[in-house]
Amino acid sequence: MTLGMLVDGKWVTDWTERDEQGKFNRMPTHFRNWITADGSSGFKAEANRYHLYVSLGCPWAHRTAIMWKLKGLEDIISLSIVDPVISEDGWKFTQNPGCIPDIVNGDFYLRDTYTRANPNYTGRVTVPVLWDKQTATIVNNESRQIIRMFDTQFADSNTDANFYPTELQQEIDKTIDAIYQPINNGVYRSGFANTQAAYEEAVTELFQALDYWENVLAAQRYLCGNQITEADWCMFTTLLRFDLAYYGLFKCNLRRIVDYPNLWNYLKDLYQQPKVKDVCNADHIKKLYYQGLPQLNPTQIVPVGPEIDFDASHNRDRIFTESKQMAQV
Ligand SMILES: N[C@@H](CCC(=O)N[C@@H](CS)C(=O)NCC(=O)O)C(=O)O
Repeated sequence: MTLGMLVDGKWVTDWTERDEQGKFNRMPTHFRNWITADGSSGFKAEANRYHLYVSLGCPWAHRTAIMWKLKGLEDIISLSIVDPVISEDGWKFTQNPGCIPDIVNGDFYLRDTYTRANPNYTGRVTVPVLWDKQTATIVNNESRQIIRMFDTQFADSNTDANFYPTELQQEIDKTIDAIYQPINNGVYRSGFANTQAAYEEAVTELFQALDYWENVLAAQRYLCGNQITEADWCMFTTLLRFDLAYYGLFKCNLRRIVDYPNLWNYLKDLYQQPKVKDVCNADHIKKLYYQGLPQLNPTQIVPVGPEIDFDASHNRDRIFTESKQMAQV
């Protein structure tokens, strides 16, 4: 099976994102409208207007589901969760455990949502998708922008959590940029490489970057200092999948996350933040990768392991609370 895409509104399967050297080049997403608090963009941040489509297996969509939870948007923005296994016809809606059908448009395939927004749409049919019920169109389908909108534009949500504080904004943007190519996309560049050289290049960059952040996390609790920011949620969804899927299926196997003391404790620290595990689903993650990519796993058998206890205690609060107290003495 090959993944499909829409070309001029028609579904095709004979396409590739590999270049002539066998490197994976991710296609850019297309919908880039912005929701704003004052409505000046034409998309005002208001209750019951927007709908979020996610896969809980997908690291990009997972970021948006986490931000939706953490910003208290459950009663403001409605949600659909696609079937974890992508089909010949792309993402579909089912009643399987942990899934929520398309309660807005009643579609069976996510590609229908894209052609509702643009009947001549050309591009991949990806999650996440942020849908506007009022104008019946896709607002945005780029995870990094969706989390920013959720974080900064929905001021009347019932939480004062802020993951993009003014004094750290430059640092946060720089960090999200820095981890994207070697880590977030790096696991895909390793797993989807078509040549030995392309794979080795990606995997080397990936582990150099993980080693780098392992050192950073020895001196501070989170990527941009001692408070959780958007950059941490961008890192989190890749780390959560690492030992479950990327280590085996994508051959990212120089080290596991559990072998890195700081990254492993950092991962548990984020996982154990209130409400986060409500939208973490290891079953959807494993099914997405092991059943949805038969070119990498022809039998589609989902491994039973590894056994990982994301709820095990971590040392991050102790280390960094103690060091803060020492600094104050
Ligand atoms: N740049 C996008 C990437 C989204 C993306 O690639 N999602 C994958 C799932 S992990 C997808 O929907 N793939 C389906 C396909 O390519 O057909 C973002 O960050 O939102």
